[in-house]
Amino acid sequence: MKGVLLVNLGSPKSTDPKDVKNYLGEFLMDERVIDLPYILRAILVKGIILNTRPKKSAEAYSKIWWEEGSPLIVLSERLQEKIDQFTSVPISLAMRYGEPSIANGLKELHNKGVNEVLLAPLYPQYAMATTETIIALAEEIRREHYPEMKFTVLPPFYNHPDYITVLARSIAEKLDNLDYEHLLFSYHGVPERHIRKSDITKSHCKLDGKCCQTPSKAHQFCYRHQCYEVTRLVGEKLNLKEGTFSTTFQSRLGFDPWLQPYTDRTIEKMAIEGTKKMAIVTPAFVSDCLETLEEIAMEGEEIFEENGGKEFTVIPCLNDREDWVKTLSRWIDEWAKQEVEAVN
Ligand SMILES: C=CC1=C(C)c2cc3[nH]c(cc4nc(cc5[nH]c(cc1n2)c(C)c5CCC(=O)O)C(CCC(=O)O)=C4C)c(C)c3C=C
Ligand SMILES: [Fe+2]
Ligand SMILES: [Fe+2]
Repeated sequence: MKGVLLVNLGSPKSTDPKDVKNYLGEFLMDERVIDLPYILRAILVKGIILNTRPKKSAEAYSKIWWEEGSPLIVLSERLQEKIDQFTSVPISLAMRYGEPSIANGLKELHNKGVNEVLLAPLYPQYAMATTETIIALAEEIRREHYPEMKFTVLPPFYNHPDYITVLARSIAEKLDNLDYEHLLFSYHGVPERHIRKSDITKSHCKLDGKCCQTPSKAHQFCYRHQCYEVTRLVGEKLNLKEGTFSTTFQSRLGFDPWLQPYTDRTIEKMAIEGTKKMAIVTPAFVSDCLETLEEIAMEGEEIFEENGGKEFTVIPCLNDREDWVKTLSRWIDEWAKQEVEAVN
């Protein structure tokens, strides 16, 4: 029997700094997130980051937390419940870090008699720190506990016409009656090193502004290329005029170079240079979360207004909007009707 495991990133249990510390500990000790040798990672994470960051992060989480819990988890649960109404196969939800865990999600499906799982990372673009780490952990659990289980992985859907249609529609709904000057596509950043590590050709990604526009096998795993493609495809779909939209990367951590241009510096620069009305969309996330509700909608707006900007419009993530629920449900049903194509 077939079943689906939707997987998102995860959140702390609560906004208590202790819970935030536990969550950040699990997240940042992942070798695909902070990709240093174990000893160096432990010194950096346990010796430095976990002594300072949890308090600051807990304050940020407190600003966006809902009565029902973490927005990312609540929105993912709503998505799961709605998809469940449209599809015929069992649907479980898991988080890569924290609860509900991938181990529990697979157990839940196994207990329902599922032996063919569509593993669906809820990320439009491939990244070592997102898609890859979900597959690695799920595979580890499968090998240990359910060796008879078959996995199929939902590929990154950054350029799927159905996804682009829904994303473009969600943007148009906000912008159609809005007099804005610039639309910023802000994606979660990753260290530049992650892009080079994921380059299967070992020579394509030069991060020089041209490689991501030059066709290459490397793009199957290139987060940067896939982000720029989302911007390009949505721009085409909405007929956006050149110069009225651009791509940036947010949420950097530490001192290594991350993907540029940085969102915060771009917002500041554009406001200083005279942009008064800016809209911003965050297509690395399908669910609103700390990075959209606090970093963009609160901090981003503050930077914009402090530097002369007047109107800052944040476009919500796809969350549980109906056309997105129906799109995911259709992809699931199409897979459920196919003969199994196992990845293991
Ligand atoms: C080295 C650190 C990090 C990498 C690499 C990274 C990649 C990455 N993350 C997301 C999505 C999300 N990240 C979120 C929060 C978050 N991310 C990092 C660090 C890295 N992320 C930290 C330390 C945090 C925690 C908050 C903080 O202290 O700032 C979230 C929000 C979670 C929530 O509970 O709301 C999401 C979602 C992607 C897509 C990505 C690579 C492409
Ligand atoms: Fe992150
Ligand atoms: Fe590239």
